[in-house]
Formats: sequence, structure tokens, C-alpha cells
Amino acid sequence: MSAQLIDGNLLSQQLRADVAKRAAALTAQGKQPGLAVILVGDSPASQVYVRNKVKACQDNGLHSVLEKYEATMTEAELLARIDALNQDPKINGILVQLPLPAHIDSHKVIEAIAPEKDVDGFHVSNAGLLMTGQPLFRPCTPYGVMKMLESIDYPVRGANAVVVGASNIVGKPQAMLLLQAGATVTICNSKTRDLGHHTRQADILVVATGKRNIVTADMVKPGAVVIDVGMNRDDNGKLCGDVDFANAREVAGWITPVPGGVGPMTITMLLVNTIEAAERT
Ligand SMILES: Nc1nc(=O)c2c([nH]1)NC[C@@H]1CN(c3ccc(C(=O)N[C@@H](CCC(=O)O)C(=O)O)cc3)C=[N+]21
Repeated sequence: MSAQLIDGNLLSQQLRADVAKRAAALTAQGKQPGLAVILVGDSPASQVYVRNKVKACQDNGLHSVLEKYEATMTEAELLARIDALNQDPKINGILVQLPLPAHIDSHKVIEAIAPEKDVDGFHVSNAGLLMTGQPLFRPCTPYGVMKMLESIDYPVRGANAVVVGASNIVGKPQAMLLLQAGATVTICNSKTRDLGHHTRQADILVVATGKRNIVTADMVKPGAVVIDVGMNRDDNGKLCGDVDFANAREVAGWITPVPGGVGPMTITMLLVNTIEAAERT
């Protein structure tokens, strides 16, 4: 028996139809939602991602501004741009593409974004609001994962959820959203001893490590939902996730592909957060 795929492109298409409707309603009131994306430096991967984000805005009736800067931009210059965007009434969401060059303190930059425009949900104030159950913005990737679980009507309440990876942008907020939805949550990290011991208990397994094949079929509970947040390249340069997809899909009940899984959902939830920001104005 082979797992059912959770198609992130298809679900995105459905959710983006609602985004476009809400964007049009706001535009009719003279409040077209606007997103500013800042890219410092020119890593090829970041170029692709930011272009996809800007295109998704255009396709769904949001206004977007892409600001590209040389890798030599100073931290002070970046902070000045953020300050200007914080004041700009046409801009409802500000996204600073990570990672930033090493000479820029990314914590300081994120903390400079007005929390009500922090559509990534990375500001400490938004992290605190999420942790205490009063989220303003849910970080896009974990939010997209929750929508994927909703799309298959998965009973998250009471389920064992295991999150592999404890980053501030995926693992930690993912664990928090699953906890708030009633799951029993285990967070594993790069020091976890016997990772398979934990993952084999998972009814819901979310993998976000950036390590190809860190989860193999023998580490998956039969029938589990396997959500692959990884973005890697295989030996042929093809995009792949963190899960050994070809084998794990024979054990799982549901599984997300890479590409076409979590990636497009991340962009969709960025649009949703930008709409919500605009609706609050
Ligand atoms: N401040 C900030 N916010 C982010 O949300 C953020 C970031 N920085 N830095 C980089 C990561 C990465 N990320 C992706 C989003 C969509 C795809 C995506 O759409 N992937 C397609 C494939 C795209 C391709 O072909 O390369 C897919 O999985 O099907 C991938 C990666 C957002 N990030």
C-alpha cells in the first residue's frame, strides 16, 4: 500500500483563490494589500524564492515591492530601509529574506520590523504571542503544514506529533501550533540519540532539518502523516526533501512531496498573512 500524497500545489491553488477574493475586496476599499520583500546579496536560491513570492503577489492581486541590495550593504542601511517601510501606508507586510550576510545581525533586523507588518511571524513579540496562544501572525511554513493536516481532516487532538528540527523559523513554531491543536509533541534536534525511537511513535512526523535522507522508511510508523519541510539537492541536482520519499511512501499513510509540497504552501501562507495584516488596517 502506498501513501496518499498531500499536494501542496493543489491546496495552494484552492487557498489562493480565497486570497485573491479578499485582495480584490480590500482593493475596492482603496486598501490594496502590499508586501515588501528585501533581498541582500545574490544567492541563486534566494533569487528564485523571492521571485516566486513576488509573482504569487502579482497573480493574486497584491501589490509587491522587491528591494535588492548588494551583499556589502551595511546593517545601518538595512535598518533605515525597514524604518521607511514601517512608515509606508502602502506596505502591510515586510519580509527580509534569510539568511542575511554574516556582517548583519539578523535578530536586530527582525526586531526592527513593526510587529504588525511582520508577516513571517519572526519578531520576538510575535513569537511570544504565538507561544502564549494569542498569535498575530503564524510563521508561514508551520501555518502551511497545519493547513495540510486540515485538508486531510486529520484528527490532531490527542495524536503523537514528532518535529525533527528545532529552528526558530520552523521547528519551534511548528511544535507550538501542534501543541495548541491538542497534539502530544516531541521536538528532536541534531543531538537526539536514537532518532528512530522517537519518529516511530509519530502519528504526525514533521521533518525540517535540511539533511537529505535523515528520515528513512524504517523510522516511519505505518500509516503516519509524513510532512517533509526539507529542501535539498540530490546527486543529480534534483530538488529533494529530508525524507527518503521513495521508500517512506510505502509505509506512511500520507506524505508530502518535494517539490510541490510544503514549499508552495509557505508562499500561500505569506499571502494569507499579508491579507490579514491589510484587513487589520
Ligand atoms: N524571511 C524569510 N521567509 C521565508 O519564508 C524564507 C526565507 N526567509 N528564506 C528562505 C526560505 C525558503 N523558503 C521557500 C519558500 C518556497 C519554496 C518553494 O516554493 N519551493 C518549491 C520549489 C521551488 C524551486 O523550484 O526551487 C516547491 O517546493 O515546490 C521554497 C523555499 C522560504 N523561506
